[in-house]
Amino acid sequence: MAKLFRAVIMGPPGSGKGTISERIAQRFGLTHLSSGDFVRENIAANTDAGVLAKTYIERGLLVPDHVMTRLLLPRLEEMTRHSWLMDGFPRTLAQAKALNSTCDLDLVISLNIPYETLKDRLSDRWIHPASGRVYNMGFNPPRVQGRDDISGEPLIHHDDDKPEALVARLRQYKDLAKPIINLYKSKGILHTFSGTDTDRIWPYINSLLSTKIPSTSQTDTQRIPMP
Ligand SMILES: Nc1nc2c(ncn2[C@@H]2O[C@H](COP(=O)(O)OP(=O)(O)O)[C@@H](O)[C@H]2O)c(=O)[nH]1
Ligand SMILES: Nc1ncnc2c1ncn2[C@@H]1O[C@H](COP(=O)(O)OP(=O)(O)O)[C@@H](O)[C@H]1O
Repeated sequence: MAKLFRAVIMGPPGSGKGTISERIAQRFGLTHLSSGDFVRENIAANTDAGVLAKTYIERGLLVPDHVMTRLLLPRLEEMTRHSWLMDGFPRTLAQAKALNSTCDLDLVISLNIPYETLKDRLSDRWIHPASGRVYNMGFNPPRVQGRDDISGEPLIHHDDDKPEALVARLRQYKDLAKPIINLYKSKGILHTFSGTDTDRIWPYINSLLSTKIPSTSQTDTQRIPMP
């Protein structure tokens, strides 16, 4: 069996992690894992961890490290047959250290996007909660306004995507990400991409990954919202 490829994508809210992860999943056949989707699914399924996580998310807080690691790490350990790309985890140094002791990452992508760009994008971000599909009224609008392309269900706008919440979220991201980025830099696996347009950053990510993993046909792709 080919060696598994394990990668993490980091970046502030609105930096395009979800959008780029989907492209990577399609092009290279990696399984796209999203910590946010996973938490939301646990909330919807009323699991113990989901009930606990909800009390934090409702207050606009991160879910505590021990809850996140207990939720995610066993799931990653089960991924013995698929290469994966993790979006949204680790968010703290403690999570990064826990991940480190579970697996060896091959690559970390860090997105560096100007504040004004983030603010504009998020004020226009619409989400289909059940699938995690994201839309942007300018960049990738849904076919029917306000409706998910596949299910036709209504799209929602997160309160914490509003500009007044964004400044605090960004500050928190910067503080928490710094030591994680330094850790991955020291391991020699960090690759940073800067810019205002996903379409301009994408070719660089694509060519980097092409040197690391063989591309695959679209039929191999999957997005696994973790159970
Ligand atoms: N205008 C514009 N919107 C983008 C671009 N890349 C992503 N988006 C949109 O910006 C929002 C944030 O992207 P997303 O992938 O959800 O970011 P994440 O929070 O890092 O996962 C979404 O509505 C995307 O559709 C871009 O290059 N230009
Ligand atoms: N790695 C993580 N550590 C702590 N909390 C997390 C993590 N991933 C997701 N969460 C929680 O789930 C929520 C939703 O995550 P996500 O979809 O990544 O959205 P966002 O970062 O845009 O809020 C976060 O706001 C946070 O409360």
